[in-house]
Amino acid sequence: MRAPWEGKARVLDGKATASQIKTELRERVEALRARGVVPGLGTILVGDDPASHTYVAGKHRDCQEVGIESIRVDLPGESTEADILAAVERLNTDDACTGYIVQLPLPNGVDTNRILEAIDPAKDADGLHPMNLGRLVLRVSEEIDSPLPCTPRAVIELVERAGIDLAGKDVVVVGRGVTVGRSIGLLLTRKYVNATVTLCHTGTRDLASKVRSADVVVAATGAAGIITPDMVKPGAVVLDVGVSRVEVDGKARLAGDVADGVDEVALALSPNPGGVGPMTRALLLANVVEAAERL
Ligand SMILES: Nc1nc2c(c(=O)[nH]1)N[C@@H](CN(C=O)c1ccc(C(=O)N[C@@H](CCC(=O)O)C(=O)O)cc1)CN2
Repeated sequence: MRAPWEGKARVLDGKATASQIKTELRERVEALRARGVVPGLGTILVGDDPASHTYVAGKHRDCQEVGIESIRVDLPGESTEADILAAVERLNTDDACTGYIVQLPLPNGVDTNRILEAIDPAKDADGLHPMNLGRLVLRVSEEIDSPLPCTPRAVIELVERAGIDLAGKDVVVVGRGVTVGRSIGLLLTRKYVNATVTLCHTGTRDLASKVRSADVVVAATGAAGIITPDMVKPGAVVLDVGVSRVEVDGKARLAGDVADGVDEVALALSPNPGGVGPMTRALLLANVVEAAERL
């Protein structure tokens, strides 16, 4: 008899799910506008990294799609920490901006934590201000009425909206970056999700056996193809979050952390691109709408 996961993994379609979330948000934005609240997303982009420019342009397009106003602040690559802090202060005090992000990474030499700490926590659309991360640490079972980090939220929404229950599951997270790895465990272990989490990183001994023990794998390292089919338990759910640029036949292309062939072993797999990325963008909009609803 065939096991239920034999054959190709089910695709966790981030584009389709994000589009559904945006439809829901459009209605909430209309309701906000009807009571005189106009949500506005601000972005601060420093320098001319082409990928960052693409991501920021995408955020403004998304805003237009759901009826959120957008405010764009672009600073030259030579900007000092003081210049960036001044832009942060401008958005902190701009009433038209109800939430905003500072696009990462910032240029070398700029203290990213200092910039993130200067953001008004109530306007922190990325959920990366220490006060908002701290609330996530402190509130295990209560409602959290402050912004949550977008990519961890995106992973959970993508899995749950596919009807996959995370309660009681063993989740192995690979990668300890601030935007995903370090915070996703806090969300997954909250009482309403109730998963058990192991956080692995470059210092982890025998990564393969840790990953092989997982019901759910969240791969967020940025090392192309690090998760190979032999490392995945048959029937596991795999979220491919990390992105890197690789060269294939002399052409640059995006690659995820998950190697070819994992779709032959996993029960469900998020593609990359087309999985967690579009969901992250949709959950950023959700953070903006929720912040405006709290006004
Ligand atoms: N302030 C922040 N900076 C950065 C974040 C973040 O969440 N907040 N995350 C990344 C970049 N990022 C959003 O800013 C982001 C990257 C990629 C995608 C996405 O949808 N990717 C597509 C593929 C895109 C392509 O083809 O080029 C996909 O996965 O399908 C969304 C958001 C670092 N900085």
